[in-house]
Amino acid sequence: MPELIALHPTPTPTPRLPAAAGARAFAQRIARLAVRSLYAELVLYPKPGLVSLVDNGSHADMTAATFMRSMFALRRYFLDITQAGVDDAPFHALKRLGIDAEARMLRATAGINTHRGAIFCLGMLCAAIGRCRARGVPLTAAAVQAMLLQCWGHALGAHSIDAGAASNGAQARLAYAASGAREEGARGFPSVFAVGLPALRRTLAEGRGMREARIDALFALMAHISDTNVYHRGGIEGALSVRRRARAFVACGGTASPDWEARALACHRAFVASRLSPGGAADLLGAACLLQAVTVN
Ligand SMILES: CC(C)(COP(=O)(O)OP(=O)(O)OC[C@H]1O[C@@H](n2cnc3c(N)ncnc32)[C@H](O[C@H]2O[C@H](COP(=O)(O)OP(=O)(O)OP(=O)(O)O)[C@@H](O)[C@H]2O)[C@@H]1O)[C@@H](O)C(=O)NCCC(=O)NCCS
Ligand SMILES: Nc1ncnc2[nH]cnc12
Repeated sequence: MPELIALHPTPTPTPRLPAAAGARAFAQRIARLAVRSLYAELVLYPKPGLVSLVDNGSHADMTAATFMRSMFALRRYFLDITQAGVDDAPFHALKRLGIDAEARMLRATAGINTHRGAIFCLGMLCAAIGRCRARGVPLTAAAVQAMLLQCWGHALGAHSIDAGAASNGAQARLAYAASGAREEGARGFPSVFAVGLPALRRTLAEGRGMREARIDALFALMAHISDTNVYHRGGIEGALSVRRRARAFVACGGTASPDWEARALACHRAFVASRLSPGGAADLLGAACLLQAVTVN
């Protein structure tokens, strides 16, 4: 997969596509950008408790290779769900694609959940981006979010109160009143649009690089979201500790601080010692990277 070679790819924004590019070529391009965004998240380091090319963070059962296999298995899904958005598919059709993608991910990883949150979040964003394209709406972040809520907001609301399987997320919601991925979706992924993406753009606007921008976005997300993966592994104490440490990193200026790398590394070591893993924030970072690559503002 040659487009996955660059460590910190900065894909061309879609508005620069030739006007004659058809919907299929558009969907293929969005699918490539979705996989690249997941790759950008994977290779980012240091990410507290998370798997990267450097180490496996707090995880005993997954490595970077597990994530790579998962990404390869999801290429077709991102193409299909973008196309489904172009075709104005109803939510039940998107849900079918999501369920099939989860099954492919689990086959590719021998049963390990690498990207369930990403399948949901980036998948819905791909559909909304496809819908914008079909309606000739310029690809701004605000337009993508508005399209998502306009087309599938009602169904996403119903999905958020659907009990679903006895997942780790469902248990965290019951035990700690944690909100998690379903509520994020029902509200149009506000953490991606109002926290992750603005943090990415702010750091870039301040003249720092893509790596720094992604680190700042990840910490901003960790400081803000209700990550059911963190609740599942660390309970209320773990969730408070993740939020406290992330807020401290942000309050010190994030990557504007000269010693940010040492701070991020100390946080990584502390999370590994407590087995904490902010997997939900990692997925939302992937989503913010996709929007950064696709949207004009
Ligand atoms: C709506 C679904 C995402 C299902 O959600 P639910 O909460 O019911 O179920 P979970 O299986 O827990 O999946 C939620 C995943 O979402 C990520 N996440 C957590 N918090 C948030 C948040 N605040 N915002 C967004 N995303 C969030 C998180 O993904 C990461 O965690 C993974 C590891 O989790 P886990 O399996 O618990 O693994 P371990 O810690 O290793 O636990 P053990 O193995 O030790 O027990 C990590 O890889 C990240 O991906 C949660 O996993 C959605 O799945 C759904 O509805 N599916 C059906 C298909 C569908 O309808 N799709 C809609 C159209 S696309
Ligand atoms: N890099 C990562 N490590 C652990 N869990 C994750 N979920 C999504 N990305 C992840």
